[in-house]
Amino acid sequence: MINFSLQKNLHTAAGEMQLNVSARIERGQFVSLYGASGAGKTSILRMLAGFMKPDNGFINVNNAVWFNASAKRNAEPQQRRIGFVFQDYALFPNMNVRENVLFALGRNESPTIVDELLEVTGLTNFAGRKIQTLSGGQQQRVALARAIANKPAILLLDEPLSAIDNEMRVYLQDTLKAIHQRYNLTTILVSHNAQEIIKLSDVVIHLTQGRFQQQTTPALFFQNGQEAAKITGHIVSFDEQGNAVVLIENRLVSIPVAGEILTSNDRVEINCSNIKPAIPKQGK
Ligand SMILES: Nc1ncnc2c1ncn2[C@@H]1O[C@H](COP(=O)(O)OP(=O)(O)OP(=O)(O)O)[C@@H](O)[C@H]1O
Repeated sequence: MINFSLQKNLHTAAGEMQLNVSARIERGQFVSLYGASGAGKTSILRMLAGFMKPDNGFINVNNAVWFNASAKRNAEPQQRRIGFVFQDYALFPNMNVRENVLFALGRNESPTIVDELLEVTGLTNFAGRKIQTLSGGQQQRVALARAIANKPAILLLDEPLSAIDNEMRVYLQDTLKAIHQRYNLTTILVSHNAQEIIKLSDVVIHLTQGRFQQQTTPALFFQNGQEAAKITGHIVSFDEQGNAVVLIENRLVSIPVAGEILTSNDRVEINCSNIKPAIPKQGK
């Protein structure tokens, strides 16, 4: 179990911001940190990892004290059992895939785990390939395999999939989930993506301005008190009935206009509670 209380004065563009958060995370949980840009999500991960020193507070992980301000205890990052994946994780470009994962292995670990990790992340056929020859999605799979090679007590993921195209993103979400379950990891993911959070996490923590507002299940968080889903588009023209013809992605959709004065080229938001959407299955 992870139990932490962290206080840190952050210097933001808008001035000082006092980050003050506490949480208990059960072993095996998948937790997502959700919040606006600048709310302090990355800072929390960096404090857990030992890359940023809190002003006050404590971090206890499975009976070990990683940080305690009053006891002046501050374990080095390498003493903390963490795996970290960033949006742009720095892999060693001159090493191949297998060597990159092998490099992260603890001294007493058997290299057979590397083959297992390459298999779980779908990289077996890429084992001998140099990093530069891989796509962004494949590189993130290497980063993931590397982050868990050392059997971390916590896997910290800072928007690892945000730079990846949609199809690969869905595939990587499945890989992440499989890895989390297979290695019984405790995972903390920073994400702005509701679909990703709902798919992956047991718990979502909402952070605004350095404070935890809510810790709940994704289903409750994204339903309760949330507005109806909205999609955006641009008005292209108006049809004979006076409906706005709106370009939504690559489709033209005719939508009744309710009173407001709108003209062509206006960017509009379509509130989905006002239309009756059909939801034919598109596949997985
Ligand atoms: N070492 C530091 N000391 C003081 N303030 C810092 C430090 N590092 C970052 N900050 C500030 O803390 C604020 C919060 O940044 P942080 O990266 O944690 O937010 P975030 O929620 O992860 O945002 P984003 O979603 O844009 O990545 C920023 O304004 C940043 O400038």
